[in-house]
Amino acid sequence: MANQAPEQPAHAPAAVALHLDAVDKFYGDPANPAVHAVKSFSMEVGQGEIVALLGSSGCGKTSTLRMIAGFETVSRGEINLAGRRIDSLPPAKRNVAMAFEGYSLYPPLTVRDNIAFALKAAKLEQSEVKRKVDHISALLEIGPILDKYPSSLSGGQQQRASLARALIRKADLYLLDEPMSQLEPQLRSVLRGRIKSYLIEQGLTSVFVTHDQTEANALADRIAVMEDGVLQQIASPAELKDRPANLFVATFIGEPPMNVFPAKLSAQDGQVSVAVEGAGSASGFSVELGEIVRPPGSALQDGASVHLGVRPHSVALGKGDTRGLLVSNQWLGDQTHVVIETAGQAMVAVSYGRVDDALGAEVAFSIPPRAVHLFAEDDGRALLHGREVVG
Ligand SMILES: Nc1ncnc2c1ncn2[C@@H]1O[C@H](COP(=O)(O)OP(=O)(O)OP(=O)(O)O)[C@@H](O)[C@H]1O
Repeated sequence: MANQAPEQPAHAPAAVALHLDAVDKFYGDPANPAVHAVKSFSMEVGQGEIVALLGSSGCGKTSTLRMIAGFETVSRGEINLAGRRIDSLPPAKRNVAMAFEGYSLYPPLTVRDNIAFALKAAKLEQSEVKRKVDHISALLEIGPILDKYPSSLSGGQQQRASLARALIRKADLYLLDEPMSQLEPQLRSVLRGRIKSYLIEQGLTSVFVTHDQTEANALADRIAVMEDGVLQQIASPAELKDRPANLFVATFIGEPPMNVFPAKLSAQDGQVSVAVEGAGSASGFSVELGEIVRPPGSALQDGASVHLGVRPHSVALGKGDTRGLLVSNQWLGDQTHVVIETAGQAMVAVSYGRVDDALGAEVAFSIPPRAVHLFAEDDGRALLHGREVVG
């Protein structure tokens, strides 16, 4: 699996607002650090862009956000915001608005006064403060709790009040750490849409941390996928799905996850095919990719060992002459997830109708060539997406 950030797709934001340049975070004794939490992380965020940091627990998302905020020192590298180097400035001097867990509301102030605090400090007219507070509290559905004190609020209400306090003020950057983690799913999905519209209308540059792919897809223009402290890929949700940079991103993004098989490439007379070997009594299968123009030096050589990836939604059920054994069949109310045993491995397929076959039945399936992803056997880097050769 690739353990270093692949080259990022050429994305040239109109104006760069935030720039992280080869940022590292070590925890523990600087001479002999126990944890290397963030590894040479580089990223540019455009003015008005919304970026999600997504990854599994412990991958370094929060450390990255906290270094941008100034709550953690930067061990190595540089952070620039709005044309200023900020990595050695105290948090209050960075002009960054934050909604962080643990960055709590001021207990002696009502929710209204908490939200209005920065506006009053900036000496805005009282009528303007009221108009803005009313607007943001309607958006986040906290109108009824404006006169309460933080100690009497539920976790979800506190979270929305913190979010309101961050979003209402003027800042060069908005940093949101799991901003909706405490909310009920229905409210979360309503607020997601409203927050996105607000960020776009106001042209606010923001970076938020989430575990939740749906949240990242719904809110972000681009998603930065992290694993083990390393930025694996930063790209739009569609790009991550269609052109994952490596096997980690391919299997991390998408639900259910991409199916992956060990396979061998065959390239004869310009015609390329990929074969998955059978195992035991289970026969294998192959996919004809047709003519693929391979640049000189491409890893897509005759006989090369690769990983073949196919998304469950792309497996064509009931079609073709490849067969497998149906071992699970679940109707989820709007789609069916089936598991087919083929080439000695379980493969998940999704169908938008019901699948009538009983468990144990032999079912036909095919993998359309345009749905094939190939990854290098050694480091998992992407080699081919559909007919598109990578690199
Ligand atoms: N103050 C600290 N001291 C020592 N190690 C730390 C500290 N904070 C974080 N770490 C370690 O750094 C790594 C990255 O942690 P971080 O909190 O940034 O990850 P994360 O992706 O945000 O995880 P989560 O989603 O669980 O919050 C982990 O191994 C964590 O244990």
